[in-house]
Amino acid sequence: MSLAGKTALVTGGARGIGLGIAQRLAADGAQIALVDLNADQLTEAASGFTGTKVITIAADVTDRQQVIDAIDQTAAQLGGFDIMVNNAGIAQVQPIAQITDVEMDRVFAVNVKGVLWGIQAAAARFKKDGTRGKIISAASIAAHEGFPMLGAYCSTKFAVRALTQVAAKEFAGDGITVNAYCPGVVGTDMWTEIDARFAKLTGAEIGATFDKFVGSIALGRAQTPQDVASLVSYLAGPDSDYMTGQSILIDGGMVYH
Ligand SMILES: NC(=O)C1=CN([C@@H]2O[C@H](COP(=O)(O)OP(=O)(O)OC[C@H]3O[C@@H](n4cnc5c(N)ncnc54)[C@H](O)[C@@H]3O)[C@@H](O)[C@H]2O)C=CC1
Ligand SMILES: CC(=O)C(C)=O
Repeated sequence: MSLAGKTALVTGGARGIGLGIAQRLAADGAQIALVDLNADQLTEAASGFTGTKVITIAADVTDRQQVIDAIDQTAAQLGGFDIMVNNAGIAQVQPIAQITDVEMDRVFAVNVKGVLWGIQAAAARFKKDGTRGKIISAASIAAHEGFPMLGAYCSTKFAVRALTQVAAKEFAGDGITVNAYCPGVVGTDMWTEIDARFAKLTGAEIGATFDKFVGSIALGRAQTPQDVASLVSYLAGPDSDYMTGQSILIDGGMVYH
């Protein structure tokens, strides 16, 4: 997929799935803005790119103004803005009975409000510039099915599906498409954290929860950021121009809808 002449902003781009997506879009020819909370990891991530222009922006997606500023900075420094990837997200592991007010607010602030601010700010900028832009957000298998101990997290990802459908309908007239990707079990730092939380809460061995989830994948292996990035590459390019409002499962065969 050629994305030559396009500029993509990827939140949570300093590591994991976000970095994998940024590397793939760069290989497709796009200029990249990596946005993340973690400034040190951003610098390290950016040093791995060659052959395309990459900028880094330290920002917190829970802060609406910081998201708007990150898009403005991207357009100013890279000379355009065409693709918004709302990838930043955090995990939360707790049985329903023990989810606290503070934890629910924390996970909604990043996974839902962070995506909403990204959709809002990107659509506003695309409309201002007359760009037929692409907005692509991170959902999950947890946006299609509830998993025990992941109640707060699953509810955020169901919310991303809802925002994706509504935004797709509201911005279709402006030529803007809005879609989401739904990975399964990707071996990133997030899953190390989820596995450790399950171990603490249930007494499972470290690694056992990850292995159990991977054991339910029809294709027989954990997912890589590159597996996810190939779908995002499609959603970012012209081949997906007739697709909008979709939250697409790419999980090696775990959840079937
Ligand atoms: N790892 C997995 O198996 C799956 C992950 N996902 C989703 O994919 C996305 C990426 O996940 P991973 O790469 O695994 O996570 P990760 O934890 O490895 O990386 C997330 C990145 O987001 C950044 N981030 C967190 N909060 C932020 C904030 N408020 N503002 C800016 N940046 C922030 C972190 O600093 C980190 O660099 C998340 O939305 C996650 O929910 C979906 C399905 C499966
Ligand atoms: C991390 C994630 O999205 C899961 C467990 O579905």
